[in-house]
Amino acid sequence: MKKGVLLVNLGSPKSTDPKDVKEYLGEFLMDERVIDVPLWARTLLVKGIILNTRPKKSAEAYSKIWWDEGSPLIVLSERLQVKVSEKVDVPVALAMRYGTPSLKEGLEELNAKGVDEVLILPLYPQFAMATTETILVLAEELRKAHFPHMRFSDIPAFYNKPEYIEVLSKSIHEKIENLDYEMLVFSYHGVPERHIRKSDVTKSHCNIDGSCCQTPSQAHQFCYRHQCYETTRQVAEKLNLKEGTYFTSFQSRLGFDPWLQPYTDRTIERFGKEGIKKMAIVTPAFVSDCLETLEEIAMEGEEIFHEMGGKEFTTIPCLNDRDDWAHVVATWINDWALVEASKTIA
Ligand SMILES: C=CC1=C(C)c2cc3[nH]c(cc4nc(cc5[nH]c(cc1n2)c(C)c5CCC(=O)O)C(CCC(=O)O)=C4C)c(C)c3C=C
Ligand SMILES: [Fe+2]
Ligand SMILES: [Fe+2]
Repeated sequence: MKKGVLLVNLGSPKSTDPKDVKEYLGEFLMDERVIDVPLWARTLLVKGIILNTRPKKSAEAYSKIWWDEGSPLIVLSERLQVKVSEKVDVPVALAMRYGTPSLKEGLEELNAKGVDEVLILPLYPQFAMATTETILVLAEELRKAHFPHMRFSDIPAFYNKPEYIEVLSKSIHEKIENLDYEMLVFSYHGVPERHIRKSDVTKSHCNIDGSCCQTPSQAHQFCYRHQCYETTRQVAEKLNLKEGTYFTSFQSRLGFDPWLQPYTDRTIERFGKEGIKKMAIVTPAFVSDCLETLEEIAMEGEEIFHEMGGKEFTTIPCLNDRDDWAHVVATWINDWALVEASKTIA
């Protein structure tokens, strides 16, 4: 069998034209693992309400962060793919869950190179139904329909892998000289609380009550909230951060259901009001900088902080195509290729 790798990220609109943003949001939000309500309700909500109002607002936000080469998320993912490819001996393709290059195109690219054993690597440190799970489910559907000869395996959420924690910690340390700040906020993308309960394999552990995520459980293999807090805890340990100088919050909520709290915008506001002057913010749910980090945090977040009297607001870049991060991803791929090769020999 010939091995190959598919890196998968979320995706972006083709351009900042509201029509392209509408097409992208339509595909994204009609995913039953993103807006997880019955089809009729999702159709009503997405096509009847959200797509009539949001694309214009989102297109304006995208225009503020768009690069000459295109969407930052896609350009940065491509740069990572190039660097990783240089460090491994197997073909590495890149795909997006929504928009292009699609998952099907990514698999076709590998197929054309004779690959029939694929490692799927979702570029999300923490597991979520709306990210990792939807990628793996769609990949399996595509395999059955178009690539039945292929065999898939995947790299699970790497929120607590020492080498990931090491690089993330280093990226923070490099950006904040001498770790000189008053409050470091770890801001993760939010999900509706309902998603956490749905992913609970024990069906009884996740009460989202403040203590469940600290109580060992099988549920944590798929608990986004636990995994976010664990990433924060491990980075804080690595950097020797003092209790009370760092905080975890959740950003980018949509709609009226309860999402994971505390919310990042209110957190920034609160710390500003409480007299924090030097704040830093890191966004570990994103491997590549994107709308949610470059606009929502670096622009909107900073504005909120200054309005509340804050002075210095430092946004820590995502891992993007850092050499040490590309090295870590390449190591995971090489380790996988080695194990699979030894299985073949055995
Ligand atoms: C409505 C539900 C949404 C869920 C659940 C959700 C989960 C989720 N998303 C990311 C990562 C990204 N989301 C991005 C943009 C974005 N997300 C939603 C909605 C949900 N996300 C919307 C409507 C949008 C579009 C922008 C907007 O209109 O505000 C992005 C940025 C993409 C880009 O092109 O830059 C990322 C990345 C994670 C990790 C996650 C669950 C853990
Ligand atoms: Fe999102
Ligand atoms: Fe939990």
